[in-house]
Amino acid sequence: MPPQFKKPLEYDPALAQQTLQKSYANSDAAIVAKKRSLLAELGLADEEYELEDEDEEEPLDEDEEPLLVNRAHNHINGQASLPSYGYRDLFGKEMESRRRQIIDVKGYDQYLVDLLERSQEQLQALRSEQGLQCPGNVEVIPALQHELKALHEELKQLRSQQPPSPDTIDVSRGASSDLVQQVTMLQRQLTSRDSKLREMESETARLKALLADKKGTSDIATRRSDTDGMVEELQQELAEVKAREAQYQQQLAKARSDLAAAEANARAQQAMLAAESQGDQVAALQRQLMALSEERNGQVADLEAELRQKQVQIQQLQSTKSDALAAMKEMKSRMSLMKPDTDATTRVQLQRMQAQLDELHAMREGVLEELVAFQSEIFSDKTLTQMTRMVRDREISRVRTAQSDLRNKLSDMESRLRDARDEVQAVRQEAEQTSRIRELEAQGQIAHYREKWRVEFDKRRKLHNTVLELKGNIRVLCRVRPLVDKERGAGAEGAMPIKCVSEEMLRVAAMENKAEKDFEFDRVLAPDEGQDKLYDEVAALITSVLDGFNVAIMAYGQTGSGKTFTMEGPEGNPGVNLRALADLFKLAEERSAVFTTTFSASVLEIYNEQIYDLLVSGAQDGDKLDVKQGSDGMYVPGLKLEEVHNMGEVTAMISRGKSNRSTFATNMNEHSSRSHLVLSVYVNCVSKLNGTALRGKLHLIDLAGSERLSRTGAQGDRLKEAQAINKSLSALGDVIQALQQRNAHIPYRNSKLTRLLEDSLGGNSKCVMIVNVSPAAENVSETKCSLEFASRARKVELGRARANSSADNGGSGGLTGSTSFTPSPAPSGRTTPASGRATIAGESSISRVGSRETMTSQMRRSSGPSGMGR
Ligand SMILES: Nc1ncnc2c1ncn2[C@@H]1O[C@H](COP(=O)(O)OP(=O)(O)OP(=O)(O)O)[C@@H](O)[C@H]1O
Repeated sequence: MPPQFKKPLEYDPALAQQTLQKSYANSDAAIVAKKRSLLAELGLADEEYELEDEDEEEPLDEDEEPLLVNRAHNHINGQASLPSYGYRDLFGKEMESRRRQIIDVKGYDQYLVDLLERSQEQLQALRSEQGLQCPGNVEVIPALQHELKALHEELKQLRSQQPPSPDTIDVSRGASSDLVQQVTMLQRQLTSRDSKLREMESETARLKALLADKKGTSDIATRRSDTDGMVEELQQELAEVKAREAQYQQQLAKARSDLAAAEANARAQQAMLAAESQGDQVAALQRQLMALSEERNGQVADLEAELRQKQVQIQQLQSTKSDALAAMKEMKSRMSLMKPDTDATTRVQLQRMQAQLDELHAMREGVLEELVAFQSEIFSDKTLTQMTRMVRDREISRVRTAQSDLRNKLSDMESRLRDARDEVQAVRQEAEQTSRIRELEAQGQIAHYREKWRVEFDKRRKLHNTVLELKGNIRVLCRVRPLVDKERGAGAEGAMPIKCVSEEMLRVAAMENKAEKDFEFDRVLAPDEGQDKLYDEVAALITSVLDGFNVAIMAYGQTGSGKTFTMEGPEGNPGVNLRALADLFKLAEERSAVFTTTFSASVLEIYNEQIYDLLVSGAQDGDKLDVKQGSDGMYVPGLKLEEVHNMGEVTAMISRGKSNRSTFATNMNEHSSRSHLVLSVYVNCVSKLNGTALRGKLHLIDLAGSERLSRTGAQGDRLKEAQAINKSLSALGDVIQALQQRNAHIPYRNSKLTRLLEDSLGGNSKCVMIVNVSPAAENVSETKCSLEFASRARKVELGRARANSSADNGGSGGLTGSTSFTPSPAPSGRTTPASGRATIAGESSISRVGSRETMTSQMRRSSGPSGMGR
């Protein structure tokens, strides 16, 4: 149930004043009681923290103004002093001082605001607490409300008025500054006291340590000196401790006095606050004071605890000091007893200790040595192994790292190598392609040049043949030898009947009732013309041999006319044979790019119409050979053919043949050969272009002397030889005549010589007859016979020659065509112009006879036996 208030009464200021004072009195009593209880709890004696007894509350005098009225009045009047409340202050002037301080700090406005708020709180508290408990408060409340209202009014007025005077503020500031200084000083004292306490603690610890050190000393001499020092130190420390104790006591007293002052200040503040707050503010001040008191009490308690601790420590130090003094006394007494033999004992002890020390050193050295030995042992065994292993591991690691690096490098190098190989491969392929292209181009060029060469070769051959044909297939050269020694004499040269009129004409002077006569030949070589000049005339035929033609070069003339000189030549001045063979080898070498050429040769002798192989030594009549016609032309079965590759082999072969040659001295010429010497060279040229084979044959013939039988005077075997020789030469004449007359039958078989030369005198061959004559007058008759015989031979037209070619199928004389080889020689008796003519395309038979006389007419005109004018 809510309290039932009485009906509000009329405001009675006296009653309100009494009620308020009563409330203040109650409050003050409660505060004092509280303070006493707090002091009791703090253990402070009442005499030390004596609370000031408030004056007995006295009732207001009749003439005193009411509180509120006076206060408002004072403010309004703008008095320099703070307004008085009109009733007796609880703390008198201190309250006033405190109030001034608060105003100085907070300002008068704020002071009033705080005062107003506290008044409202007190009013509220009165309403809620005291009001309910005290029925009289009900009547007070309106008065308080009124007072509060007055306060508001006062506040407004104060705010509208001027601020407090500087003097008032200075006074307040001074009071505040004193209080702050007091607090600061108190704090300093506390701090100083703390630091001193800490110093005492450290000093105590140091003393303990010193005491422990002193207790641990065993050496007597040191202990004695230490003891003396320690006693002195302890005495000093004791003095210091005593001084500190006195100091601490002073500090403690000072702290107590400070505390008392602080308590007094607190009480003053409390009284001031109580006065200022008009009783309602006392509670707040009390709370502050309580808090401050608690804080101070805590500090005091801490100080007291520390003080007690220090006192205990001091007591401990004092006991320690007394113990030390006692020990010192004991030690002194002992020392006094031990004094007579102290030095000796000390020396003995020192010696003993030195011995012990030496022993200890020795033991230490031994232990060190053992340790070193042990370490070395460990180092040498285990540690060494471990270090070795570590080194090895480190080395392995390093090697592995290096190996890894090398692998990386190797990999890098391999990749570079691969790239390089690829590049090399590419370059190589490119080079191969280029090389192949160049090779193809070269092959094309080679083929081109070969074809060109072949065309040129064919042209050359054609022209060569044309030249030869123009010159005549039987070319007749006349060579006049110089006089030999036995022919020389007084006027012999001037009386020579033979004169070389020109290169083609020879004139025989009139002799023996016969008129001068000119003989025309393809070439007349004067006596002063050497072997080379002669060979130049036949060299073209040598080329024809390599072209596949059959060529015969024969030397005709009377004995001693120079046949052997012309064909063989003396040493150092070779004749046609060696020159021709040298030329063959040379030409074969020049053609080696196109032709593969092989040479073989034979040397035979026709003596008395018998054929002897001069490469076979000691040939007998039973070894007589015969001439036959084979698929490759005329050949001598059983005749030895020797392959020759160079001039050395040829020379050796010829020398061998010559040694086997039958020579007989005659009365005409002691060296006159009575047989026909035939050196045959067989040439086989195979074309590298198309395999075509060209087979040529060269007969180099040194005919036997052609002198007439009547002049030789031969008898018996010599006559028989002469007859045989004459027969063969006559047969040669007959063949030439038949060829000249273009007879259907050519009498090749009439002699071994003509039979052997059958394929070299026909239309497929080329022949050169070199008629050798002596310039001597004594031989003029024989010379004329020889010239006439040669002249007839020159008139023979053999027709166009035809090469023996495997490509020649009876028509083509070129290098191309069929590969089948057809023997070149035509059947006997069929060497007609039609069959014997070379069939080079586009060529026609070219007559070289012109104005020449036919062989028949020439031979008919010639004198001599057997149709050859002999
Ligand atoms: N052109 C020449 N120059 C110099 N001397 C020559 C010439 N021709 C021949 N003679 C010399 O004439 C002599 C006879 O020559 P050669 O022996 O060659 O005659 P031949 O006709 O061969 O005789 P044979 O029929 O007896 O063999 C030799 O001493 C030779 O040196």
